Amino acid sequence: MIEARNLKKTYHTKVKKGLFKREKDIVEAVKGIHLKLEKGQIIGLLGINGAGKTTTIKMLSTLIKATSGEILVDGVEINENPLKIKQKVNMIAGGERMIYWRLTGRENLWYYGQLYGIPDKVLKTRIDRLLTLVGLNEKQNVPVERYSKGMKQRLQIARGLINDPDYLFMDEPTLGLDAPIAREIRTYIKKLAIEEQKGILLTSHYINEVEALCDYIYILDHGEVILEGTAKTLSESTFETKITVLELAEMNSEIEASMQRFAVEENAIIHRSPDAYLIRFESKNELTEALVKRIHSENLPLSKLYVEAPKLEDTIIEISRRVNS
Ligand SMILES: Nc1ncnc2c1ncn2[C@@H]1O[C@H](COP(=O)(O)OP(=O)(O)OP(=O)(O)O)[C@@H](O)[C@H]1O
Repeated sequence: MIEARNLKKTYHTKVKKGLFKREKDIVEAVKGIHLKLEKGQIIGLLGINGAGKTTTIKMLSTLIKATSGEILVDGVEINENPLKIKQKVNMIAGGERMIYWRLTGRENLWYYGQLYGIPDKVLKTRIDRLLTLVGLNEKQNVPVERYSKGMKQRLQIARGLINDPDYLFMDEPTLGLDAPIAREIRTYIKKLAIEEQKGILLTSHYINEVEALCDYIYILDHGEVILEGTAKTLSESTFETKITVLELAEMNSEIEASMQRFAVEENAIIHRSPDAYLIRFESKNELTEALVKRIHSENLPLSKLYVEAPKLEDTIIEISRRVNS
């Protein structure tokens, strides 16, 4: 397990003031984050304002040092044995950085493998396996400049796995990719967690991606975790009302009037949908039980009845609205 405790990062920079003057600037990018990542789990970092996601990922993957706080990798503090930790983690950035265009896919992987000092024989077998895993076997000897965007990103994934890390940090892994390619990359990410038992932490601007992939989500704002949980618990803690959806096989003015009365009795608001057979009731509590009783007593033609979970996107929009107001 990776555990970050009270992690902080302050950048000290100089900013130009006028033509010759430079002033010191201090940015508290991360202000005391706690998080946990287990093997086989995918967790997401979602940011609101100047959130500090990339800075957090860079600290966790040993690219930069934290100003204070602790990072424990399988119980070992990251600064105690940095070389050993580097074998256990790796980072994949979105976009097209960190791969050499003139080299072939195999040559890129060979180069990075050598940087890790992996013995030739082990490296050869590992590269074969990784090229198969990311579906690049047939294109392994083609220069990367002839790869499509999706192929380059799959090569990035293979590169991130070259040291056979237990934990993988992915910063915007589908940035700039078309929807079908992004979906393909998401499939690989899921596969890495489920089949390879990698612990994966990812950041993404695409909320739907985080919702589809992540078992647990941390929401960052100005360098702090302001909320955490699963997509479901985050929405439950954000919205005070529940939406119960009723779909009937037919609708007429009598049924409509009955549903209006029901809403008044239950203190619910009715949201009509363009689909005339579907009614959404917004209320403090779920109304499924009360609706089942009403449907039975009035012998209404029920088609579907369920509680609608808000999309993570709605939850984030609501959280951002509150944070910024
Ligand atoms: N090397 C640096 N020097 C100074 N300030 C930095 C540096 N890197 C990041 N920052 C600042 O730290 C804050 C957090 O940046 P960071 O890149 O970690 O956020 P982020 O959540 O990844 O943002 P984004 O979603 O825009 O990529 C920002 O205010 C940023 O300007």
